[in-house]
Amino acid sequence: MENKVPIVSVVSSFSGLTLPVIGMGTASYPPVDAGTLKSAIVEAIRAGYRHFDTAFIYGSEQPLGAAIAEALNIGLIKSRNELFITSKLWCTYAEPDLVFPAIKMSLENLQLEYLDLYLIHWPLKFSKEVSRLPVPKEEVSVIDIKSVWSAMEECRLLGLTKAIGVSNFSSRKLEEILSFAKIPPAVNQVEMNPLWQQKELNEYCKAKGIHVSAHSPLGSKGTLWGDNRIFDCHALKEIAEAKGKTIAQRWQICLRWVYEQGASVIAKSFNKKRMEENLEIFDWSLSVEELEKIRGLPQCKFNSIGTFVEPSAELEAQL
Ligand SMILES: NC(=O)C1=CN([C@@H]2O[C@H](COP(=O)(O)OP(=O)(O)OC[C@H]3O[C@@H](n4cnc5c(N)ncnc54)[C@H](OP(=O)(O)O)[C@@H]3O)[C@@H](O)[C@H]2O)C=CC1
Ligand SMILES: O=C[C@H](O)[C@@H](O)[C@@H](O)[C@H](O)C(=O)O
Repeated sequence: MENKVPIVSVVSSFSGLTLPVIGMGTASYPPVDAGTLKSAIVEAIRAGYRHFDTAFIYGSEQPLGAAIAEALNIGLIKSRNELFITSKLWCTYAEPDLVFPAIKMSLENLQLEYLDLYLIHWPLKFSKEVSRLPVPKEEVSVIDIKSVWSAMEECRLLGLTKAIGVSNFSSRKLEEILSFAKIPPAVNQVEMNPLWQQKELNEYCKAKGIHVSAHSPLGSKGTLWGDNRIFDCHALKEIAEAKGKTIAQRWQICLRWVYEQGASVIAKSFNKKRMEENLEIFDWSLSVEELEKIRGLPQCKFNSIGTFVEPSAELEAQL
């Protein structure tokens, strides 16, 4: 099966990491059942996706593992090595002693020997299992990044993952890691799209050789943490129309824009037609004028921690 998605090298990773620039997200809202999720992933592999993004908290590790097993069984792929699998350490396990059991649990869910990338999901620690959402602020603190990062490094050295990184980290938090890391983070997965461009964070990461991976590139339409702002954005509609794309295909403008910034993209669609459409971004480009127009769009963050953690100015100030 032909791989339609170009591969990028992550510049300064110790491991010489390479990854397919488009990954399929597996977090869905409202959540879908395991059978639907598994079928959507098999369909995505058939369509040419080779990079899958999961996390312990999504509950999608098991269906992803089952889909990989099926793809091998029916010959869509010959070996697990053809895939790039990312998972994430959830905030309840953000303690040095819990990192090893957490990655082992993820590997068991996925029925895999190793991950390609293991990320710290948020720079947060929850003191217990989440009893309700938003998580009460007394149960949330800032992660002790030095000890947790060292446990992440250990996972990498043990071969449980080929690379380690973070998600939703600010440049301030990255700076902290870089001050003591023996293995620097290969990737920072953050929210990024034309309406939340993350210009400064991208510049910082580029300078430090940390690859940026964009989650919610389509503004997470229809989810608890997203909204319709991308869908309703007039400028994106105009650019899509001028390029002869249907209004519905304006999503491709977002994906292409992220790709042209040098980041990789984690987009989610469990719909066959849309998952195929989302791969059709490599035989055209945005013009200088279109890039300029996008650069000028008003900025607005969508997926702030406020969607699942009680507001706390004290906490936010430390992130
Ligand atoms: N690290 C982190 O903290 C986070 C990571 N993520 C990861 O990133 C992934 C993607 O982000 P997510 O927030 O899901 O949002 P996206 O921005 O990828 O948007 C997903 C939504 O857009 C719809 N959609 C996808 N393609 C199209 C299209 N071509 N036309 C119209 N609608 C479309 C999907 O519906 P449909 O399926 O019906 O097509 C879905 O409702 C997640 O699944 C997860 O893996 C997400 C949030 C936070
Ligand atoms: O319960 C918390 C939420 O799922 C929160 O974790 C998500 O917004 C997440 O960051 C994601 O990766 O999708």
